Amino acid sequence: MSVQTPFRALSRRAPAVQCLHPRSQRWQHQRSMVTVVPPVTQDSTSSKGPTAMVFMNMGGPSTTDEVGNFLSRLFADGDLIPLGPLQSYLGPLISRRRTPKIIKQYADIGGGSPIRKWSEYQAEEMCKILDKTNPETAPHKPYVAFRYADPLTEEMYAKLLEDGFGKGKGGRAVAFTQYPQYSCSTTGSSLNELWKWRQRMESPSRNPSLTPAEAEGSIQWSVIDRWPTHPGLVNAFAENIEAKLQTYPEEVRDKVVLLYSAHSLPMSVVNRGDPYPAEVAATVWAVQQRLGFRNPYRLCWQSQVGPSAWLGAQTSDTVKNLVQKGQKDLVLVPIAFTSDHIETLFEIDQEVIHEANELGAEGRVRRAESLNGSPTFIKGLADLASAHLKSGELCSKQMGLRCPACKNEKCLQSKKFFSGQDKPDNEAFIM
Ligand SMILES: C=CC1=C(C)c2cc3[nH]c(cc4nc(cc5[nH]c(cc1n2)c(C)c5CCC(=O)O)C(CCC(=O)O)=C4C)c(C)c3C=C
Ligand code: FES
Ligand SMILES: [Fe+2]
Repeated sequence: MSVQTPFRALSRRAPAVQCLHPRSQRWQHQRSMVTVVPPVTQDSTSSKGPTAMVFMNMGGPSTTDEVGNFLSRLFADGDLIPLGPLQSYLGPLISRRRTPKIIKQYADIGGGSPIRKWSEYQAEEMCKILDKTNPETAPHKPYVAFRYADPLTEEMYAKLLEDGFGKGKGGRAVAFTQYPQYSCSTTGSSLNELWKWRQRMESPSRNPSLTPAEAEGSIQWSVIDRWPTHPGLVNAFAENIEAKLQTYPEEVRDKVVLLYSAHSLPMSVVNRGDPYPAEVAATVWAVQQRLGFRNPYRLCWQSQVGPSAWLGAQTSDTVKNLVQKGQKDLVLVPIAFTSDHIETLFEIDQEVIHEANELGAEGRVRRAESLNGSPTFIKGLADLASAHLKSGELCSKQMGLRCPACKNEKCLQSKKFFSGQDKPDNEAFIM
């Protein structure tokens, strides 16, 4: 069997038909993910490290000065906001118009997004745990790659090469999405970007300055592409919800309505077949199960942008409606993001809850803490990454399927690459 894959350390790859993983750890079962490779046999006497653990996320402006660049990159991303052939003209126009309003929002939450601080902290703490649980791939080195803010994907990639990965030396890197639920507009966009920079920096056809030895020893990538029902995630959410419920008098505690709130998607993306709504619902169900379904709950959607149709019901409408009907005890739970950001600190805390109080909610509409520095969450990240490293899997089985209405050539190419199916004999696997 050919071992000409870009993942040489993981190269004892089974043919595509033999891709189910034999392990029976619970989270792997729940995820029902593919294993494209059998587990790597670890040599107990020597480490296969270092291993780069790359946290991928959208990022946010750390200061108000960065808002303009953040928005211009965001509106230039056709995977997030497809503006067709007019993208390079309309993108800058819309982002420039939007910048003053968004600067004000970041100023109101303390002058910037805390996402970089939290991402760096979570990645570092996770790597410390992995060094203990997975000595065979140690040391684990934390990296952050943001899509629209520093450190950008290209910056992270350059640092990887500078730190001794690739360039003839190979080395293993795990692209670990920090969006628990997969959307082509979020994780898909980050993977497409990572694939683009991998081609530019490590593909001999795109980078003629590479020597054959350097091209041969490129970085071996694998991907953690979704984890909507991982027990570490579910427990961390449940703990924060329980803590918030404790702030209500005992006699009303079980009557508090839990309003899970996720960033919405345009209906055009939903109808394309994007997996995100189903995966968000899976997280909600798993958290509810863990909480014993003691409280009534709903899933609603926030942060719509622009005039097109978005998935509803909107969080702000739902809160207003319930408060007006007399249901004032509500806990909002941001369920699709793992740290605080403008949507929690501004939209929920300063807009939705403020509006509820104006309607007479008397401070009884509250928000569960974001996961941020939760030790349960960070331990969960480490458990997930540990199992991934030991499994030798390249990505989940879901990566083999594109959205039914996807016409994006980048999705096809990057999915082929990350699933190790970019060789002609395996072409049929990506659909
Ligand atoms: C899981 C989370 C997110 C999904 C899905 C998502 C889809 C999505 N977003 C836009 C447009 C914008 N999003 C903006 C900011 C923003 N988006 C998310 C998360 C998801 N977006 C976050 C966490 C943030 C804030 C970052 C931070 O502060 O840390 C913005 C910029 C702000 C604004 O102008 O309102 C836009 C625009 C689309 C179109 C979309 C789905 C296709
Ligand atoms: S848009 Fe979903 S796979 Fe391309
Ligand atoms: Fe967004």
